[in-house]
Amino acid sequence: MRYHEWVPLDEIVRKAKMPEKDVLYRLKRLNKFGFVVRSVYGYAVSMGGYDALAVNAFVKKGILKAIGNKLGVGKEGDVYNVLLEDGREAVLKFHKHGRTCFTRGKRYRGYLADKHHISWLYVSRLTAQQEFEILNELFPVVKVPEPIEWNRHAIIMGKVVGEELKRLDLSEFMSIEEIRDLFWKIIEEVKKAYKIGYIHGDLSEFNILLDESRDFVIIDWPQAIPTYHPDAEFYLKRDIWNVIRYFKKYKIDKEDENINVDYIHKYITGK
Ligand SMILES: Nc1ncnc2c1ncn2[C@@H]1O[C@H](COP(=O)(O)OP(=O)(O)OP(=O)(O)O)[C@@H](O)[C@H]1O
Ligand SMILES: [Mg+2]
Ligand SMILES: [Mg+2]
Repeated sequence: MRYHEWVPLDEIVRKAKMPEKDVLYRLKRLNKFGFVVRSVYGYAVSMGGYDALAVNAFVKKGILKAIGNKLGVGKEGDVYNVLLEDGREAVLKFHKHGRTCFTRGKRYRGYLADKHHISWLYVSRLTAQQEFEILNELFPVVKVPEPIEWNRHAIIMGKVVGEELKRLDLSEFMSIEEIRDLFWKIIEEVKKAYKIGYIHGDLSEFNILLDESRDFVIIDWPQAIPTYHPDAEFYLKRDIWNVIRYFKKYKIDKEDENINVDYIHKYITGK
């Protein structure tokens, strides 16, 4: 299935080793639940079907117990609160890259649609794997969610109880000195990640969660760039600038001339 979009019925019958009428009955039901889609070329797994396969794998492995409410819909994925078999709360993130291409693909048919579908399944799986592996390398040295499990386009990771910086007005509960201290603590984490070999690549007030004790976690790592990338300097400077830009509104740079992109870039890379 991984390399096809539309799988012809006879191929499904052959693989399933079942009479055609039983296969058709099952496909009809899967189609009714929205797990497979049909066209003149055959059948294909839908996004919901792929979600169900990943959830099923987590359950079979004895990891996932229950799925709760949706935490957020990002540009590229859906995130749910979940309960694990061991009693812990966690989050389940489905990677959905190329979601727009897929819907477009459904309108066109044939070859183009095929290409889009393959790229959606493939890219989403690849980015989930990537995020999982990066978290594994960073955790627990850097403040990132604990990676727990990966399957297909989904990962289960530790739940962060906190709010995106974007949604907070820090000045309501922190002094300028405390806010400046938080800024430098974030930079320390960026430096630790750099030392391990990664630049976040999408760092901003949307991807930093602050909890009630004013500790924070940096989330959303699938696009992280290895430090040996030819454009590493560009990405790192952009990340630094995004953090500075958010903190500038609290005027923390007024009494700290080191809060500028070039100084911090040098501080992080030693170059
Ligand atoms: N480990 C976590 N614990 C708690 N909440 C989380 C966690 N991971 C993600 N979230 C919530 O879900 C939202 C989306 O997650 P994330 O940023 O990883 O996904 P994304 O789809 O890549 O988003 P974006 O469109 O910002 O790139 C986050 O902004 C956050 O509110
Ligand atoms: Mg995000
Ligand atoms: Mg993201």
